[in-house]
Amino acid sequence: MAKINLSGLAHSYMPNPSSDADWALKELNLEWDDGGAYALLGPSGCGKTTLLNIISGLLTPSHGAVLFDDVEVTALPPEQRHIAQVFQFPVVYDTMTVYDNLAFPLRNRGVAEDIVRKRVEEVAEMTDLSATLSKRASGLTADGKQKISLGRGLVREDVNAILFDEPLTVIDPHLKFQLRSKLKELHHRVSNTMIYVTHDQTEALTFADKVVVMNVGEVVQIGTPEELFEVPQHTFVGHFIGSPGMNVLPCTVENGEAIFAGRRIEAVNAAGVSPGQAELGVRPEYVTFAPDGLDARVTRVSDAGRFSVADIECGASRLKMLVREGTEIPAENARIAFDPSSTRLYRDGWLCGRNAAS
Ligand SMILES: Nc1ncnc2c1ncn2[C@@H]1O[C@H](COP(=O)(O)OP(=O)(O)OP(=O)(O)O)[C@@H](O)[C@H]1O
Repeated sequence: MAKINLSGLAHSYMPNPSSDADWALKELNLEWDDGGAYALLGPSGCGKTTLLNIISGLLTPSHGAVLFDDVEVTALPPEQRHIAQVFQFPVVYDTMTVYDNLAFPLRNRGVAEDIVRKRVEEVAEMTDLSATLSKRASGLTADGKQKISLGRGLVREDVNAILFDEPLTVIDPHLKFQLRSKLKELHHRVSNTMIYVTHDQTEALTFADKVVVMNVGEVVQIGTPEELFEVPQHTFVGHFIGSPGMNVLPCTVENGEAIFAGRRIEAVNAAGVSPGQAELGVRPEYVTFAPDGLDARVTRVSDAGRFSVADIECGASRLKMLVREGTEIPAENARIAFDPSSTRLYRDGWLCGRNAAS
């Protein structure tokens, strides 16, 4: 297990990068604690795999350094980094038994058979594979095979970190929940440093203590699931996390106050923001019907279980609000308000006066 530092890291696949767009990974500095559970979350092409490959040693970064427990490993090949990896598609030897598959990473390093047996049995118990140890791997279902991959990732006790690259992609939706919970439980039991790459917010938010949100080669926020939800540092995070995502409404700022749909709107971080165009960010959860609120019109209501999602027109903007079961939805002359402690100003995508907590 190790603390991982990424220092001034940047990567371009081009020999002579010139513009911002030429960088698959823009400069980043990160410190990951020993034993932490982290997720790299972002849409396709944002640079997650590039970053993972730099950590595992499959790729040498154009700039910067990778350190494990303060020792630089940037130039070391993967086999000298002591990293376990679990990929999208299970990597198992079909003709071997489940036992031999789990034992493989240990035997490969010349570990004595009595220790191999002890570790394989422990890991099989953790991954619910004990009953299948003597079976051939070829007879297992996709999720069974992915459990073998997980087990092989966990079986070595000398790894610096375990990297998961979209490990639930091939798993049936109804089994995903089980495996997700299993991974979280395993992290509590083995307390390895784990880094989990995904584009699925549910997977990231369930697994990780801290989530690194990436967009077009840039880390836009690192935070706990709650921080990402409550105080998005960028409108991208507000929109990407949550369902539906945060409303982003064009407004103007005058005298340190936000003006939207002709009215002054209270926002946590409005004081000190210079005059001009900006955006108000407010989650659908924090929009309510209020008698003295802004004039609005409900254009559509869709049922989302315990809540409904209402589409609203307000001034020249459209937004969404979550409506609790049993709340009366006005057919006309609706009025809405935003919770002032959860309404924030953004400019050029970034939160004004960054780190403005509520
Ligand atoms: N071998 C390569 N050569 C050139 N460009 C590459 C290479 N691999 C990735 N890229 C580019 O680098 C950027 C980041 O890609 P990367 O695969 O790291 O993103 P990702 O977030 O992992 O995406 P996905 O979720 O689709 O795997 C993309 O623009 C991609 O096209």
